[in-house]
Amino acid sequence: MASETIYSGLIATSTSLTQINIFNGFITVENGKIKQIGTTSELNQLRHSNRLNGYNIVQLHPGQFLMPGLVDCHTHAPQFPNIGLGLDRPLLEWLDKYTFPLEKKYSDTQFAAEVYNKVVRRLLNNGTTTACYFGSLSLEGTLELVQSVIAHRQRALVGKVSMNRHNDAGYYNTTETEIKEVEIFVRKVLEAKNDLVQPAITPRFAVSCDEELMTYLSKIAQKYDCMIQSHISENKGEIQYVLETNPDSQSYSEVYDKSNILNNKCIMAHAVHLSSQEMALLSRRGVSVAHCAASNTRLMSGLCPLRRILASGINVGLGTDVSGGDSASILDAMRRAMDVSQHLQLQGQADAAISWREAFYLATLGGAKALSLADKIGSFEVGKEFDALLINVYKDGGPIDCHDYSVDTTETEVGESMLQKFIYLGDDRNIEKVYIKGVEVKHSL
Ligand SMILES: Nc1nc2[nH]cnc2c(=O)[nH]1
Ligand SMILES: [Zn+2]
Repeated sequence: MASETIYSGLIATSTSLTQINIFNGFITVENGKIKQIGTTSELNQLRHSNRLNGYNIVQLHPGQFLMPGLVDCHTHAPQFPNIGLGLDRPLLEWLDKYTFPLEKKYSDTQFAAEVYNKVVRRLLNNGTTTACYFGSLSLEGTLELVQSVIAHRQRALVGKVSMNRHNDAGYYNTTETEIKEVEIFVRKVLEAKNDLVQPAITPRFAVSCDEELMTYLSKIAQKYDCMIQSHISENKGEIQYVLETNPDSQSYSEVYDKSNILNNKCIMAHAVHLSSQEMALLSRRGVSVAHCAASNTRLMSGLCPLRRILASGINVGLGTDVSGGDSASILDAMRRAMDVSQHLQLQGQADAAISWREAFYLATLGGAKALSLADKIGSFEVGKEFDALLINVYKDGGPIDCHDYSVDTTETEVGESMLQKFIYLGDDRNIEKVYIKGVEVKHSL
């Protein structure tokens, strides 16, 4: 493949929560980075002046378009063998009964490698160019996840899960072991010197981690300038437990704040039951939220007030949260987010519903911002890295039929209709090619 490639055809990219730029034009990619973006007439001028010699040209057909890669801000790689199973209990029982026993298996590195290879390929197949992964408690097992991500050239944040509080499965470490292993993990990931992969500090949640451990972890995050990922206010039973075990704190958020983990490189999953004061605190600290609608529904955790979170100024991305969530696809996460928000509006919360435009933003640029990666990915802008999907809306054998009927008149309307159809109806069959930093990475499963 030539190092410089021109993609020409219909292009869709978010510019803000409510604005999408859809146009016929071109993107030039050199060494994985976007060098130039222009209109079709600008491309024709370049053609006529012979300035495209030596370029590899990818010409999209009618029915195809290019969009930024999808960002999964929260998923649990070791839980994939349980996807679609065991969704009959609330969070804390679900963790003890189904999740911890499975996650314990990942000290077996061969088992870990086999599962993780399938997980990474499944995500790439679904167009997830960037994933923020929880691994397991096992250092060696989670390093296998890093290896899989590197082997398949996915962009990722990976965290070795930290837990030091007792549970029935015996799935936790001492504080000392935990601090030692997290630092080894961070160093090993950084030593791999892979520019797509970074370590994330991962206190599981305040039910599994005490203040002392989380304070140490916040120092490691600061020392290596790492993202921190955790869970907050997902389920009412969880919140009650956290407040009982931390009687000096007035709220769940305050427990984390006392451990110094709330900052602008922190992403919290769920945030279903935050008070307005807690939202204001997270917003002040620059904390982002991974909205995991599928899992919030399946584990009966609650209806997350996404509009209120956005209105409080918090960056939001989407998470599949497998296996609390029952789908590995961010397309599914977009629909689930729209559904829950519409249900809240049906219940009387004015303006709660998010639009398909907003869902598209949350799945791309919003996710990139939430993971502190918006300088590199999330939208098509000169200087950003080319993480992209080539979508074929009316793919033969796919889920979307092409009808000889349309009310669209302008190019933009035609493009918006194609994007809407993909968002509401599309699946992995429509995702013909997946590029990460300019390299094609989708291969048949
Ligand atoms: N959904 C979900 N919530 C959690 N809270 C702490 N751990 C987990 C987990 O694995 N999944
Ligand atoms: Zn989770």
